[in-house]
Amino acid sequence: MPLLELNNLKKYFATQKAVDDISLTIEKGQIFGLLGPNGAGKTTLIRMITGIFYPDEGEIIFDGKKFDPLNDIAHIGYMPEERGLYKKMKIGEQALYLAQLKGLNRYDATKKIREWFSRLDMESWWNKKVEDLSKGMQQKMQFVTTVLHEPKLIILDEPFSGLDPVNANLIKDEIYNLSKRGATIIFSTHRMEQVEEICDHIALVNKGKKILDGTVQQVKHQYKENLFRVTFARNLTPEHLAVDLFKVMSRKDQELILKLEYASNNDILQYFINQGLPIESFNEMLPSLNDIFIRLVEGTPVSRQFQEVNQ
Ligand SMILES: Nc1ncnc2c1ncn2[C@@H]1O[C@H](COP(=O)(O)OP(=O)(O)OP(=O)(O)O)[C@@H](O)[C@H]1O
Repeated sequence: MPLLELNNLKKYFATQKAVDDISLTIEKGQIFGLLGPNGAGKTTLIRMITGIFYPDEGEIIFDGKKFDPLNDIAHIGYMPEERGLYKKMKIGEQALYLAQLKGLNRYDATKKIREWFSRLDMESWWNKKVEDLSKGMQQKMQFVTTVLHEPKLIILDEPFSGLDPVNANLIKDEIYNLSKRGATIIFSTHRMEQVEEICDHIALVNKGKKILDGTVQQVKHQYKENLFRVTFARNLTPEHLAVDLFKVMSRKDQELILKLEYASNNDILQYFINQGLPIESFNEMLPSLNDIFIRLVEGTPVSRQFQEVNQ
């Protein structure tokens, strides 16, 4: 069942169609990647989902009902890209204050903050001021204050920026845990490798429009270009490649990158076997999300990194 449905949302500024008729469905418990280049409209979309902006047109359905920002906001945790902590306030005090703003009583808030601080190795920070924390430490603090009240919907904008690999892993594990416990997570980032790793489902937005929507595997298969990596137990010679069955995109000692056009995988395997070439591996190369992103945004082919070589 969806937690969030966006139907034909539009938000226009004077000169800019920031969000131009976007519809999306986000299922409960999903980790959903909202992707797009700078200026695509992601923040504007998120601001409508968090009740900061009213849409000009369209509707938002939250947990089965028409979105009611005043009441539903208690069930949403939003970590914006620009961090918003009070610099002079002590960490513990600030976490308590923010948790109470989200509706927790002081006792529950204290208990939950202590649990989170202990899990994320932040226990000794209670009496430090925000301004005394590093960028990455502030990021962890911001994450805790976003998820503390156990929101149904968690929206994280570039959650790993400024985190070292150990802390990034710590936060990644917590994102998985939150999703396993039923929270729905929208994750906005430009870092495609993180999206491939974490997200179940993605949508790509460009110039205010949705241009892609699906699971990571669906999207990769949709944009595959029939590229295969074949490795052999001995070196190839040009004679082995003088055939119309495939295009050679790259060749290196015992490794070939091929593009199949009309032939099937079996035809290719059969051909190499007939040539007496012992095959060590034969794998399809699916495009990375980064390649797909660049292709859709720039209009360049996914396989641009391989130049066809003369056989
Ligand atoms: N308050 C505003 N007034 C006028 N134009 C705006 C306003 N907010 C955003 N825009 C414009 O709307 C478009 C989408 O902006 P938005 O901030 O939603 O993009 P984004 O996808 O979040 O980009 P980034 O990845 O750089 O954060 C941009 O062209 C931006 O200039």
